[in-house]
Amino acid sequence: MISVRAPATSANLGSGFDVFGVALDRPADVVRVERADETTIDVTGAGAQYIPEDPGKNTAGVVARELDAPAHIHIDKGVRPSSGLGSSAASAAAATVALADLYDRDLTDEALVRVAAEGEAAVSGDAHADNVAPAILGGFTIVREDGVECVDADLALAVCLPDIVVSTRDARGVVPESAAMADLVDTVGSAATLTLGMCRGDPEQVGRGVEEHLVTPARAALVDGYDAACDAARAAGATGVTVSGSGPGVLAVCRRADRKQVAAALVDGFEDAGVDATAYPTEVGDGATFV
Ligand SMILES: Nc1ncnc2c1ncn2[C@@H]1O[C@H](COP(=O)(O)OP(=O)(O)O)[C@@H](O)[C@H]1O
Ligand SMILES: N[C@@H](CCOP(=O)(O)O)C(=O)O
Repeated sequence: MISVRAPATSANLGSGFDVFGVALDRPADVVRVERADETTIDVTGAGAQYIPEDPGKNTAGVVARELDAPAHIHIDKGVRPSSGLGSSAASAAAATVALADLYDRDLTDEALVRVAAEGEAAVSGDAHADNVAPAILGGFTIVREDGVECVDADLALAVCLPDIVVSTRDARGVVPESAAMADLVDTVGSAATLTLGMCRGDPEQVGRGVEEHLVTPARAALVDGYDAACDAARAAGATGVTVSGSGPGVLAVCRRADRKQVAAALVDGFEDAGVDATAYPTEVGDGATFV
């Protein structure tokens, strides 16, 4: 029997839609696999009642099919589904690493990421790899058609989960189909600044680099209280705030000393707008690990 823990992740980071992602220090899914003649799945933990146990509809089951690695798969969910924290990706990533090991498949990091992304495609409609890459590799990741880059970044964060449900599939439907050149120039500038900041461990640069005016405003419109939460977080010291993944989660970049007050301010901002929320301080963390 093999057990693997894979963390929650925050994708996009504003300026890197479908490209950037970070592994979060917590929470995480734990996936346990045992060889079987055919794949079966059971799920416990956060939001388990909303997660299909049909292997064709569960990201971990799709991964088992892609790897031709039938197994009994137990998923203990730490990452709440439809939160914008890569819940479906955490299971896909952990299942990929666990099943590759169980069946002695010698896959490169990049191949592991591609397999896990097929699991994501089954639920979001697109094989976007910006959650599964950091869930497997850890740190800050950059995903492109031709490969995956990973930086072992040191960065403090605060994450807030408003009591709203937004599915990734629905949130992909509001992304604009085209963009003006001025907006593209602005986004490239932010993405470059963010990447430098990740390499330097500089929260000011990363905070400036999450600013983006193409995808984020469309996503933010699905999250009641988003503007109030951002204003409160910035007033408490956040260097940048954006939608986490497809939302409704919100990610704030901050200096280490400010993490707790920024998390509290995000909750206060949502509550002032009449939306219940929870938040916690965290940081960029590791990828999938055997447990
Ligand atoms: N193993 C899994 N873990 C979480 N969600 C899953 C899993 N397999 C399938 N799903 C489905 O994926 C959807 C959640 O994924 P998504 O909307 O991308 O949320 P998140 O942003 O948390 O990843 C839900 O409809 C859920 O039922
Ligand atoms: N790039 C994707 C990321 C979705 O992240 P999730 O955590 O909401 O699943 C997108 O923005 O659609």
